[in-house]
Amino acid sequence: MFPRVSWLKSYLLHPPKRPGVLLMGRDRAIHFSSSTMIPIKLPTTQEAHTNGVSGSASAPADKRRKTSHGVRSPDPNLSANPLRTPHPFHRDAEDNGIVLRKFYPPEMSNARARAYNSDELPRPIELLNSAVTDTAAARRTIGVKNAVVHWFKWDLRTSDNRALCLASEKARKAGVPLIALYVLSPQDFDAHLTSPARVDFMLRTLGVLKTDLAKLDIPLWVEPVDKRRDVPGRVMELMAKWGASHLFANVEYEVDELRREAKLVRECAEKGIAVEPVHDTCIVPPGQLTTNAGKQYAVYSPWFRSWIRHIHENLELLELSDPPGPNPTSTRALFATLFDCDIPQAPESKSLSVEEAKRFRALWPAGEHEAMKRLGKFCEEDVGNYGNNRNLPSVPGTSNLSVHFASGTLSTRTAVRTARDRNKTKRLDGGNEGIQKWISEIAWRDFYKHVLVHWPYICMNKPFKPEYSNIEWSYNKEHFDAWARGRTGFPIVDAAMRQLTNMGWMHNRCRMVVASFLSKDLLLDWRMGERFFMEHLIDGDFASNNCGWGFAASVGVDPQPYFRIFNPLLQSEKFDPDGEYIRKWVPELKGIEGKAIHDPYGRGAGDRARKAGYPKPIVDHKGARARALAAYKKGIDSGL
Ligand SMILES: Cc1cc2nc3c(=O)[nH]c(=O)nc-3n(C[C@H](O)[C@H](O)[C@H](O)COP(=O)(O)OP(=O)(O)OC[C@H]3O[C@@H](n4cnc5c(N)ncnc54)[C@H](O)[C@@H]3O)c2cc1C
Repeated sequence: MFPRVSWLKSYLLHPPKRPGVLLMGRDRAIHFSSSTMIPIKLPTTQEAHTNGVSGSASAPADKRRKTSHGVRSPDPNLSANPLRTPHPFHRDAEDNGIVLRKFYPPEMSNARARAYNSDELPRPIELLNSAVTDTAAARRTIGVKNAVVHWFKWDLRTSDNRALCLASEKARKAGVPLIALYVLSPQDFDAHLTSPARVDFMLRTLGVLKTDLAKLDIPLWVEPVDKRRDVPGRVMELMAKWGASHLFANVEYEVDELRREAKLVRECAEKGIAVEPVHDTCIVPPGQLTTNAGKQYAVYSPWFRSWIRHIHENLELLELSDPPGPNPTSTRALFATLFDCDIPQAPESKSLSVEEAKRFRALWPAGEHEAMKRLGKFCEEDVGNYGNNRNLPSVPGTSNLSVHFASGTLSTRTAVRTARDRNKTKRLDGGNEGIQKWISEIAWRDFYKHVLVHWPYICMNKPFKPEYSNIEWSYNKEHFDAWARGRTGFPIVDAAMRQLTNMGWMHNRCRMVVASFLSKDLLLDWRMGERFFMEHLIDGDFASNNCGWGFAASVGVDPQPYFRIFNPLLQSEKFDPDGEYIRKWVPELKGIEGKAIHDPYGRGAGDRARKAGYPKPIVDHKGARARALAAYKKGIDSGL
């Protein structure tokens, strides 16, 4: 019933291995070596803004930046300290809704991004690791009081949930109740661009979770907190109110979340509350895989070989943790009000229309039981053919499980274990090819989270390769709207975009095609596409989405080289040869037969397409390709 301890070592956070800089609060930093800590002063966010904005946001600079595409020049008035200065083109990102200034500072300079790579700036994971290390002794002395709390985030399941399992064990050993908490912050949804479909899926899942936990006499308390900065304080208040001494939570690897957790660990320790962050969402926790030279991998293939090897050598990584045990029956009397908690409605900015709600509920039934059903069916019927079918958007050949991984209604451990156990070998890289391929796709998810942790500036609107910030993107609104509405005149692109807005999901092949089209054929800032995806995907996951865009736009980790530009027509002919996918999502083209479906205006079906209201192509691929090659080269060579 309760966890075998073998996986614990890997999943509880470890202290940082190397010297670096530890940021304290907003403006103080501590350099730490193995033995010393010397406080130094770093700029406050305000100072950084002032330095950058006073130099760059003056009228002449703005005028210069607003010049037409291709003649923009960096602002010469910027502060001399490159770590404090925003990127010269930071205004483009703000004016086009990429950097949300309500929540975040201006786009940083390339020098600042590189300072993370050279260990001059601390990575957020290091802040959390240090907080855990520094408070370890204090936390050990904290005895269990009236209750133990598990804080649910995007880990909305009871089975194989590392932190929940540990929380349950802690409570059981002490004979006190386990309380489940979910904090709903509308500002967090806004700051993270969480789509309404995803919020709806999460709320429906909370309903399932509440019912399941209630059967174990475990209350699920959902606490709405308007402002995101108030979340840690409110969590501490609730802990105090419930007389709870221990707070367990699975680690989220985005920058804000790591920093928030680090702060919470320290502040709680001072108040006699032990916060226990646990690795859960990756099969191999970030930071555990390094090259022979001790570096993080920046290329998938060697990383994947290392991932496989590491799991084979540490099979406990695939051990599933047990669901929580029941609470003492007295819990219902002790915490009666907590059992009466209603699942709230979605905040207004994230609510769905009645029609949308109906559609998404039918398409994506919520909760972990549905996830297990879908996993079982996929492994039973489809995984064997996955290698052949996975690239064909008209064939339901993929698992459709991303929504469950993103919401945490299914753990990737469970998925990999289930697939492996259907194979004739226990090796992850042997036996059935479909199973091997599927496991290798799930591994991409881990890979991208490892990348996020080590290169945290990708979470701050910078590309993995900072020099790609210098490409002079277009911000052509008509082009962006045509792309978003599925009206580009490129049938495969339009079909895919309409699938996204209809289902909240898009086939992986098509995600690559539309991302390449936006960033290369239209030369639009790839971050506008990244944002649109997050705002519409039901499976929106920061690392997978950002790195997927980075791959297709050639600005990310292990990307498609920038000079390899997808030809949408060839992609269409290769992956939707009979045009079935196009006909499904672009009904105006239903009546167009044969190969003309891929390019009606270029293949003699222009009259029919026009009559049916289908637009002409908004760009010429050949010309657009040449323009993209030139712009990428110029940006990379600019030396900013
Ligand atoms: C531009 C772009 C944006 C993307 N945005 C997201 C996103 O926000 N959330 C998301 O979960 N995936 C994203 N992906 C990855 C991938 O497209 C989806 O995971 C996949 O289409 C989900 O369908 P499925 O569950 O049927 O996948 P399957 O083919 O059944 O694969 C199984 C699982 O493996 C993982 N996986 C597969 N391919 C990838 C990949 N390329 N990168 C990372 N993980 C992968 C997913 O968790 C997926 O559920 C993006 C890819 C691109 C190119």
